[in-house]
Amino acid sequence: MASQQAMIIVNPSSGREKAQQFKDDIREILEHHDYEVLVRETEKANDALQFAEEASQLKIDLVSVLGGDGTVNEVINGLAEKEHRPMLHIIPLGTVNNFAKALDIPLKPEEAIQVLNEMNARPIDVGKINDHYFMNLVNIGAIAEATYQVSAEQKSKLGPLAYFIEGVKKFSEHDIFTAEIEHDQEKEQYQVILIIIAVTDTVAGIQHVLSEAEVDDGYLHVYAIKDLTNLESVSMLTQFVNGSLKDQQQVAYWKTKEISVHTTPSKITNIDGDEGESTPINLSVLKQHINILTKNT
Ligand SMILES: Nc1ncnc2c1ncn2[C@@H]1O[C@H](COP(=O)(O)OP(=O)(O)OP(=O)(O)O)[C@@H](O)[C@H]1O
Repeated sequence: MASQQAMIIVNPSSGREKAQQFKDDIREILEHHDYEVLVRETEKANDALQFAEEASQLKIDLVSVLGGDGTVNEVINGLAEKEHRPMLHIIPLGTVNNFAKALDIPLKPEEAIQVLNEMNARPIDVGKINDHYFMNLVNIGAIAEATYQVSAEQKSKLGPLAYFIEGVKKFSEHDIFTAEIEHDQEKEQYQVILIIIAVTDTVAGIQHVLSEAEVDDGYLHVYAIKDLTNLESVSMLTQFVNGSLKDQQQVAYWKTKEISVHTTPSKITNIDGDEGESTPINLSVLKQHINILTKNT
């Protein structure tokens, strides 16, 4: 009898026909390592969340997730509040794959599958926003709104660049809002165009943008970006890519364990790349809460 149990959660729409082949390859490796393997295929939103809950209930040891950031986010939400949280193995099949980039998980699925042979687990922080969880970042304002304007066609043609282009357009609209930010017994008010609250250092698929954010440091990294002239926007985007966003004059930065954000007008947040709830929001972080398999370095 197999000594350990694994579940493969596959989103067939992320990897199209290849997802099936990758699923079979993973199954073979897991069985070779003496795992009993269950397979679950998603059909719609929230299926991955429910399969993750089932995996926790069945005390599964390892969950292999084949999908994009949306599928991984659902799995994290299914596990975050559970006492038994299986180890996660991620096969990035989305277009942006922010999370895989942040953790140096190989982007080629064939290589990501091989991570299973190394069994190198890393505990990572999980962010909490109101009653939901995130593994990358929450943003409010310019970038969030840009992501809703990127069509599926733009995304498949341009990948992460599609968000970048829409983001630049949005920045130049100067859509300022008032944000009341409360953290560590301080309350401040700012006029901003964008707020980013991050657990990892990767934004829109670009690694090391938030260079101070370590995925296991137990902190939320918060950036409030004030209004920018068009010229400042260009310079800001350069700093963004260079990883020195927090040092910019127009940026207020905090490293904190809890924060609340109230905006006027109320804004819809973007959570791990998808439309989330509206402000006001309360955020906190669960330190080193989930184990993820990564490459041996
Ligand atoms: N069988 C399916 N057919 C179509 N859509 C599905 C299916 N199963 C799940 N989904 C949808 O796919 C979404 C997640 O897609 P995915 O994991 O590719 O994330 P993503 O955020 O779109 O990734 P990326 O932005 O990196 O491409 C789920 O939220 C769900 O709504």
